[in-house]
Amino acid sequence: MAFEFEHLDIPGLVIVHPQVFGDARGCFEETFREDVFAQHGIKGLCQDNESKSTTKGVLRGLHFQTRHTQAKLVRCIIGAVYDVAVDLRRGSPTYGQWRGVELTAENHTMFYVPEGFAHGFMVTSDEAVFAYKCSDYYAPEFEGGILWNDPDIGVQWPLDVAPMLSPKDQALPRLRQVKDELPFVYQG
Ligand SMILES: Cc1cn([C@H]2C[C@H](O)[C@@H](COP(=O)(O)OP(=O)(O)O[C@H]3O[C@@H](C)C(=O)[C@@H](O)[C@H]3O)O2)c(=O)[nH]c1=O
Repeated sequence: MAFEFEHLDIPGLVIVHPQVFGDARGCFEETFREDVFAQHGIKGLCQDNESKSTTKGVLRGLHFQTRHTQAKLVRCIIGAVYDVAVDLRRGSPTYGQWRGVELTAENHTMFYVPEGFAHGFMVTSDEAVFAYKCSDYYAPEFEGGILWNDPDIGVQWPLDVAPMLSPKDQALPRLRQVKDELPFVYQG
């Protein structure tokens, strides 16, 4: 099997380890197969994104869309990031909890974050290129987010430095300010 799927204790979160074939030239891996991923509930991915961060400590997040909600299959193809998902699904046994995973070009690890989560990452290398697939299209009018260091969530970010955030991300609200407006519901 070309992929190993590791289902986390927060229902819906999956770490994916692709099989990497090394040889004298370098390496090869399959990064996505509709047939295999669908067997693990990962389907309908329709948009590919890529971002480059040029400073250690860049922090993007914590993001979601309130309509055209997006599941994301994410990975880091150059450098290293610490990737975080926060469960925002009303009625979820793990509502408000977060999980983090190190994604690096070296470990080839991917992380699947379903709909109903806020998602973000912090760059832990001097630069990082981050690539991901989404299950719905970008809809800027429905962009939402939660402040990266909301104490009610308490994400343990890895770097002990002031992160570099966009002005938009610096101004995000805390979960307690928006929780009643969020549309996400745990499906069981
Ligand atoms: C996300 C996105 C942005 N853009 C544009 C809008 C803006 O001018 C520029 C940069 O957008 P942002 O500042 O929102 O980029 P960024 O902060 O990297 O946003 C991303 O963060 C990570 C954590 C996610 O989970 C993604 O879903 C996405 O929200 O790119 C698109 O055209 N399409 C897209 O899908």
